[in-house]
Amino acid sequence: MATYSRLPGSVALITLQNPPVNALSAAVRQGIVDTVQRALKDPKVTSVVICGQNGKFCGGADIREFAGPMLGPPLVPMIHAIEAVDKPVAAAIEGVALGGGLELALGCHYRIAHSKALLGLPEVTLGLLPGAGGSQRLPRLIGLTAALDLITTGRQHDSSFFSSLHLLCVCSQSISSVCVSGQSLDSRRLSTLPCPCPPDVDSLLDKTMVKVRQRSRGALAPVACVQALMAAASLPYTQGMEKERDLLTTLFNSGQARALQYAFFSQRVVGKWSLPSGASWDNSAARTISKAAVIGLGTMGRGIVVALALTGISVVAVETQEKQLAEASQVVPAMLQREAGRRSLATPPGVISFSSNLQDVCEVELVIEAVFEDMSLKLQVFRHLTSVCRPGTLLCSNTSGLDIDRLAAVTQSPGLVVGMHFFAPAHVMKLLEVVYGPRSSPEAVATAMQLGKRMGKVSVAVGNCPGFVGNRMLKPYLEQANFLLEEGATPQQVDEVLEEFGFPMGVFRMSDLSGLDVGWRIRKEAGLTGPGVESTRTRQGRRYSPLPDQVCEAGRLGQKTGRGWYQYDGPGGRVARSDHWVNIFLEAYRAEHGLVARSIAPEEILERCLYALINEGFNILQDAMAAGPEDIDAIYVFGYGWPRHHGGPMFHAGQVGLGRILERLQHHHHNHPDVPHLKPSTLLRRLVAVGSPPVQKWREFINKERVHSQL
Ligand SMILES: CCCCCCC[C@H](O)CC(=O)SCCNC(=O)CCNC(=O)[C@H](O)C(C)(C)COP(=O)([O-])OP(=O)([O-])OC[C@H]1O[C@@H](n2cnc3c(N)ncnc32)[C@H](O)[C@@H]1OP(=O)([O-])[O-]
Repeated sequence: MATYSRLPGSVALITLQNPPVNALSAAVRQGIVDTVQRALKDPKVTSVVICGQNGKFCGGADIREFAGPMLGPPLVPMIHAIEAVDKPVAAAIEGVALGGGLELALGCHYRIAHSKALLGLPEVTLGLLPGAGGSQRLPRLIGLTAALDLITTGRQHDSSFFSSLHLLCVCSQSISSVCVSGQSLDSRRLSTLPCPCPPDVDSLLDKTMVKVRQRSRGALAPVACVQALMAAASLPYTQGMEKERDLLTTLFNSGQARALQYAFFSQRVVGKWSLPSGASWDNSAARTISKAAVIGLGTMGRGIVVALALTGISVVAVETQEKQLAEASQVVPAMLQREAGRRSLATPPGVISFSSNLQDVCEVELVIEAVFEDMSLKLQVFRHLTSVCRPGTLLCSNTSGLDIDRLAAVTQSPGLVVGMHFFAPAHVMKLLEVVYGPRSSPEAVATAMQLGKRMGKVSVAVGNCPGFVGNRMLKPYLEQANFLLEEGATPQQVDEVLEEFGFPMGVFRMSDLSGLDVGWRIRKEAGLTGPGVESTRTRQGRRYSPLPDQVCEAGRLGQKTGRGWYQYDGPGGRVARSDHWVNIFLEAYRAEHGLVARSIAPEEILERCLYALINEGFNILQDAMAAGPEDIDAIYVFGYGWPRHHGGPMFHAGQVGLGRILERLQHHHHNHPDVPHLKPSTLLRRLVAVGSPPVQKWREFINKERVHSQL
């Protein structure tokens, strides 16, 4: 709703009320229409101010209403009517003015904002475009070039940025009242202004279109945003609005908008974690950490030090190898400065001290171990830590898949051990898997989740199983990609199909970037390869592809050696080119194993890679290693490059249709009975049996099935 009051004098104050962000629900829109009418009818009122309750102007259209029928007054005519009135209307912006909220402010004749307010048009991140006149009014006010950048990225900025674009005036005190004088409003109606364009407008639009297509392959909304801005640049306002409406309708009806809105809500759902034990924010107190230590200053350790220091935590950075320590003490401060600059922080808030002595961690409240991915080494570090740290220190491991409980078992307080699995580069990547073992205390989980939040991460609580959630699902995906090579595909073919789907990099390009030796080491540790292991295509009772091991044995470890599944311009090269060696190698391999290459359709490549991964997601839900499908989807969107406009693997399964996924898995499993990952999970079968409920209902279904021991 919206409330109406008369300030002393002649100003009417309209306050939007819809906690927590005063989104423009049907009731709020109705409230605005009614209160504006009242202000117009009151002869004592000479000007109107619109503000939001609780220090927040407006978070935009109410996203929760998008799924239902359109009720209440529509936004576009409402904003148009405000712009048309003959009493001056000002938007007084505190907190946020996002999406429809900023569009409402653009319909007002004046805008004044608190210096800390955050503004932007993030619709593109929800699969939409600013559809309440924003794509037409904003460029008329700040020019086409700046509007293109803001609208196609959805980037949010503070009010000083917008004041430099003459979008608003900034004030540093709380906005309680604003006075607007009785000047002519003609020039204040943005819809009547021309759109300032640079001389090379066509080339600007073409370049932006190429850029947005490259940045998010297959995404519809960024392309529609550019098209709407083309209309703003070339058409009168009314025709531009028609174009905006048509484009918005197309986007609204697309599966992509539904996927992106689901991704918005799932990010919020995972923040409200709960464990099978019943532990959650509600009953678990997090400790506030001010001093932490990081053990091991390789790539991951360095990034974690920077991520902690950026939150203002004092960090002891420990590395026992002198050469590595010397290098890190040069590189880490530079990384910190760079990242602080990128985040517009004048000085990095945290203090870092470097040490080669594990004893120096004795005063900290939390330690993150980030040494080499080797269980015996990690056990050694944890034994040492438990003897030197103060009692009560939280001990965390950055392992990407090893058993947290084994690490906990060698400490004096197993309840204080959790996994904090960061993703490289750790100071940039948004995802953090917080791994709870059977003995991890709710307090330890809450503290790790809280720390992740402070670092700006999307933190997801996951159970302790090999590979946790992300890497456990990655295994069948990688496995299928290798089997496809055995059967006749090339690395480029597989990568192209996955990139066409929307992944920034296909599986082989990605493996080359990460380093092929990472998986090789894990497979050696698991006894799957190495000296004495016979080079067959069956290992430990299931189908196995020795292809990636053989590529490593040939000294091809990916980008770092200049060769892997592709060739590069030299060690550290970034541009992947197909390599004749790989084709010869694959032919020889197939001949050795009596395999006849066949032509494989893109649909089969996509299905086998994605459905094997999705099937493992169902197994994870069944095993209660993730609380719900939203957790898995957030992990894949924020940590594994899953295209956000496909929502996440579990959401995608729902969109494809669970029946179809089941049928295709059955088909592929029939053709490959020695590949257990293709055997449809019980949960998937159960969901299909009850009529394939929407993804939002799975959590409830799983909990019920568990109570009745059906899973
Ligand atoms: C035919 C129709 C024509 C339409 C015309 C198009 C109009 C327009 O162009 C489209 C839009 O405006 S699209 C919209 C464009 N706007 C955006 O994209 C802004 C999206 N919002 C944000 O970016 C962030 O929430 C804020 C920065 C506002 C606050 O961040 P923070 O302080 O970290 O807090 P937090 O944890 O993030 O959220 C707190 C709670 O608020 C909830 N909620 C939030 N916004 C909501 C909304 N608009 N709605 C509903 N709910 C919204 C959120 O779910 C959460 O609920 P929970 O139940 O407690 O979990």
